[in-house]
Amino acid sequence: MQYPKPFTDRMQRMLGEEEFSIFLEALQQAPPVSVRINKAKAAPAPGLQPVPWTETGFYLPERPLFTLDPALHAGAYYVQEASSMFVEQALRQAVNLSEPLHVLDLCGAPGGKSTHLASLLSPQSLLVSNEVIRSRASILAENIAKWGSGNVLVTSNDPRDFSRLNDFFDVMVVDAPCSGEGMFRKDAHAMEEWSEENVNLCAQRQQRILMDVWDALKPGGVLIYSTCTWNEQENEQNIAWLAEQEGAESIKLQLQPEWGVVPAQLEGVEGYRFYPHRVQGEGFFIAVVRKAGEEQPLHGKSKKKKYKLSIAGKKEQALVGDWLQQPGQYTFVQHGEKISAIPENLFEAADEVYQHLYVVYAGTELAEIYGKKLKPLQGLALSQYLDRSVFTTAELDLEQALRYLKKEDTCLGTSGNDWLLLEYKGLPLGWAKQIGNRINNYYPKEWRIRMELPAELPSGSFVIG
Ligand SMILES: C[S@@+](CC[C@H](N)C(=O)[O-])C[C@H]1O[C@@H](n2cnc3c(N)ncnc32)[C@H](O)[C@@H]1O
Repeated sequence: MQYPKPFTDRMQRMLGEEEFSIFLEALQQAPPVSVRINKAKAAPAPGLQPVPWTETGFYLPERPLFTLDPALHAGAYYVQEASSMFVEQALRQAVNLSEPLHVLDLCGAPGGKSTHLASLLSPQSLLVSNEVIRSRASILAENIAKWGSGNVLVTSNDPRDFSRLNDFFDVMVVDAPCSGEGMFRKDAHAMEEWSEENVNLCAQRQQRILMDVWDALKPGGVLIYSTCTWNEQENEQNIAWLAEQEGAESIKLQLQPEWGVVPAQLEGVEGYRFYPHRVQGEGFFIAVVRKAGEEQPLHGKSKKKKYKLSIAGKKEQALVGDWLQQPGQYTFVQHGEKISAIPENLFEAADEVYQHLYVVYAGTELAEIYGKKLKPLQGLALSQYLDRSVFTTAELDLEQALRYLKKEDTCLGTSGNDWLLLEYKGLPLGWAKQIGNRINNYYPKEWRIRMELPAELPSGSFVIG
């Protein structure tokens, strides 16, 4: 593999002659495959090797055809590169996760960090998961819905729009768009795109992004910055610049020597690098800073009278009222024909977000009103808090599950006139409507599996137990 010379020259300088050759060798190896389990839905298959810095990450011995595992579509796990799971250490070490927090994941799509954050935060916390590119925000919303946490708002805004939410967030994750050197072995395109000029442009864009969102972080709040590149400009130089501009204080993380994570210091700022010859993962950089000033308690109830969110009508509320476990903990809101559940204690904060940002997905989407009836929505099927006892369920075998996920109409040998919650290994996949002995498939069209099924299907899930 021919790497750009300025890149190899710099890596040689950063690593030294001997380590550089081991690094180059590691770049030729196949990347490890790892997943993060959604413990609210499933347990890992026995015997999987854990990713050492997270409680829910595991390596797989080989890369399966993930598309053919219905458990993935059910949100039972997320396929994620292992180094980036280190965000868990940053959060656990720098933030009190048992408190109710307002958290922003600014560069959220496709949702690796956001689904991870959703698993780590308490249900009393609000996660705003943002993605500026609209088409990517839809993919983010899909992955958030599949994860099923219910305390997430997906927004699609430019970083500068967040200045409207002054001092709102306790924690921000900025997983910035970068030159992607750490992805060279996974993605040949990253290398083709690479140039010194692009590194400079990325570094400037990252500074702009950091400045744009900084005012939305509360005094005393924590910002976690990460990239998947190794150069200093996009990493510690940017964080040193932020510390100098804003008086942010660098937070040092405790590392286990066996992790193989390499600390990086610059002008009193601490960062952490991940190299493929030292960790089982791709290239990554992470740093954590705290904004100067006293931590403020969460905003109490505001005196605001005019809400942007509309409460669903009594009739509609009565219909959806028993679909989630502990329905008393939610406020049911209506947006057009759609009814969603927002955790009651997050209503004020969610409304604040609605006042200022473009919200793509909120809480748990429960139902759509059509005429005098309600159609259950995909968000409900995939919710971690769905009360399954309220619905008629049908267990599918692997082929039936995959055909359902391809959005084919099927016949299950059942009859009736009811909504059916279709499951695979007890994991809800989505809705179908039974009309006599016919089944209409209500799986979202945009989410469907597009590949042709092979003649021989794999034997079950290789990831979950
Ligand atoms: C490294 S990726 C994020 C990966 C994501 N955090 C995850 O873990 O799945 C960076 C994201 O930033 C978005 N992005 C691109 N330009 C941006 C900008 N100017 N401001 C904010 N985000 C941007 C990209 O669309 C991309 O989704």
